[in-house]
Amino acid sequence: MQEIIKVTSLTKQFRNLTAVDDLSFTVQEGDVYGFLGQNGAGKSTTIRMLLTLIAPTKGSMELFGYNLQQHRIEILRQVGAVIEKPDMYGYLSAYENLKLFAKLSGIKYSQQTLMQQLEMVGLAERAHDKVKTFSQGMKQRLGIAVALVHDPKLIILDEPTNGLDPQGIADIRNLILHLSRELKKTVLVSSHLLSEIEQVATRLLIIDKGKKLVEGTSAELFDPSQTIVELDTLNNTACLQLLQQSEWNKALQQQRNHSILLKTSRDQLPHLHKWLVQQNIDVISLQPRHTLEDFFLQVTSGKQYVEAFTD
Ligand SMILES: Nc1ncnc2c1ncn2[C@@H]1O[C@H](COP(=O)(O)OP(=O)(O)OP(=O)(O)O)[C@@H](O)[C@H]1O
Repeated sequence: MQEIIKVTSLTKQFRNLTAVDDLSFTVQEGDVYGFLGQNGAGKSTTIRMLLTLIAPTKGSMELFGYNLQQHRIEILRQVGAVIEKPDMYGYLSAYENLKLFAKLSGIKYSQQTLMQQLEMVGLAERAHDKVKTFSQGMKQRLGIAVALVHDPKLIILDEPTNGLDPQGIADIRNLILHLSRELKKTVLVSSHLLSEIEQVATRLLIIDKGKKLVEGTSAELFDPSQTIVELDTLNNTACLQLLQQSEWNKALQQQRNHSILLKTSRDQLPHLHKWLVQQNIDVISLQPRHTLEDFFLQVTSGKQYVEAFTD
């Protein structure tokens, strides 16, 4: 299986704000990779770096096995993206918009292929209507058709369900499934709502304040037998190092100095506690934090934000 995206220690600093902070993740071929985080978490900034719209402060990005900065043009030919609200010409029809973008990207196209693209996004019947008469969901789907016009291997969608009604959200979800299952595309899709992408995502990455919180398949992350445990000690840096060198390394989720998150089953907690004592670690607290789903909702709602996770 090819690694389609490999991001290593990616960091973006805007003046004194670190929007993306030492972020590393890998997207495999065929993944529908759900990129989750509340508003302002750093999703768009990461996506903009992946599309070379802004330069990283630090870190590296490889797409299809090639360094993005060194092979920018060849790589971006294989990428289709919809970021923010897709820019369309309202006074042109869906078909005319698609044709214009096909011309601009210099690919060969025919009326039939363009109509097929519109059919795929459910707009064939409205192909000759002006885009200004379209709903937000229809514009979003047309944006996806435009992003697909050069037949890219990787599709990046930044918050494609933002502002859509439930039907619009379901349409985008079905379209993502079609892209993945039928067309075998790799998809990276961002959202601030777990419910909107957990059903389609093969893997999920949750970020907060630019940092990775957790990553895994839905089944792994939302396994009800697993609990997120928050550990605070007198010296978290030293504790983290010991954990990394121990059998607990695989349970480690978040690596920050001010608190440590582990994912484990409840019945392992006494063992963890014993182990910490054996290592002479001064534990301040060791607290189970419900399921990851609760945790994610807390983090993404921003309302009941868990204090210990803030800087
Ligand atoms: N050009 C910029 N200059 C300064 N700060 C920026 C810039 N772009 C983004 N930011 C800041 O970086 C942080 C991350 O923003 P980003 O847009 O990446 O978040 P997001 O997860 O995509 O959220 P949203 O869904 O609201 O767009 C925010 O605090 C934002 O204000």
